[in-house]
Amino acid sequence: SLPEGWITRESRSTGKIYYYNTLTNQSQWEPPTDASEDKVRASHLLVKHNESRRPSSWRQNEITRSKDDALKLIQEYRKKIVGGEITLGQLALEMSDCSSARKEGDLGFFGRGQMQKPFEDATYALQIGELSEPVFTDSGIHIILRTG
Ligand SMILES: N=C(N)NCCC[C@H](NC(=O)[C@@H]1CCC/C1=C\[C@H](COP(=O)(O)O)NC(=O)[C@@H](N)Cc1ccccc1)C(N)=O
Repeated sequence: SLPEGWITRESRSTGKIYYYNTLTNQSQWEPPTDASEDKVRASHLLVKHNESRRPSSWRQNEITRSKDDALKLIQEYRKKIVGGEITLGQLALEMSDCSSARKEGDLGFFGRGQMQKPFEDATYALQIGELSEPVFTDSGIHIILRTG
C-alpha cells in the first residue's frame, strides 16, 4: 500500500502510471517510499494573512492583515520564545490561526508527503528541540518547533 495521501494515476499523454499525493498535490514517476520509519513530530504557530489559501480561522472569521504584518508578528513571537519570555505552545494556544492551537500547536507525528513541502522540509531540517525561522506556505507564515 502507499503512504497516506498517495494514489496511482495514468498519465494522459503516455499512459504510464505515476504517483499523486492528494494532500500535497505532489506528483512523481517513482513510487513514494514508505516514510513510516522516519516520522517527525512538531508544534507550530501559524499567522495567516490576506493572501492565505484560507484567510479565516477559529480566532478571526475574516483575516485581513497583510503578509508583511503577519511576518512582523511572527518575528515578534519568535523573539519572545527565543528570549524565554513564553513558550511556543502557550503562544500558539492564544495566537495560532491553526486548529492545532487548542493542542498548543502540536501536530503529532507525520511522515514525508503529508504536509506542504516548505513545512515538511523545514521540520526535517530541524534538530529535535530546535525552533525554525519563519516558514512560508500557502496557509500563511509558521514558526515550527520540532519535538520528536
Ligand atoms: N495531520 C495531518 N496530516 N493533517 C493534514 C495536514 C494537511 C497539511 N497541512 C499543512 O501542510 C499545514 C502545515 C501544518 C498545518 C497546516 C495547515 C492547516 C491550517 O491552514 P489551512 O489548511 O487553513 O490553510 N492546518 C491543518 O492542516 C490542521 N489539520 C493541522 C492539524 C490540526 C490539529 C491536529 C493535527 C493536525 C496540508 N498538506 O495542507
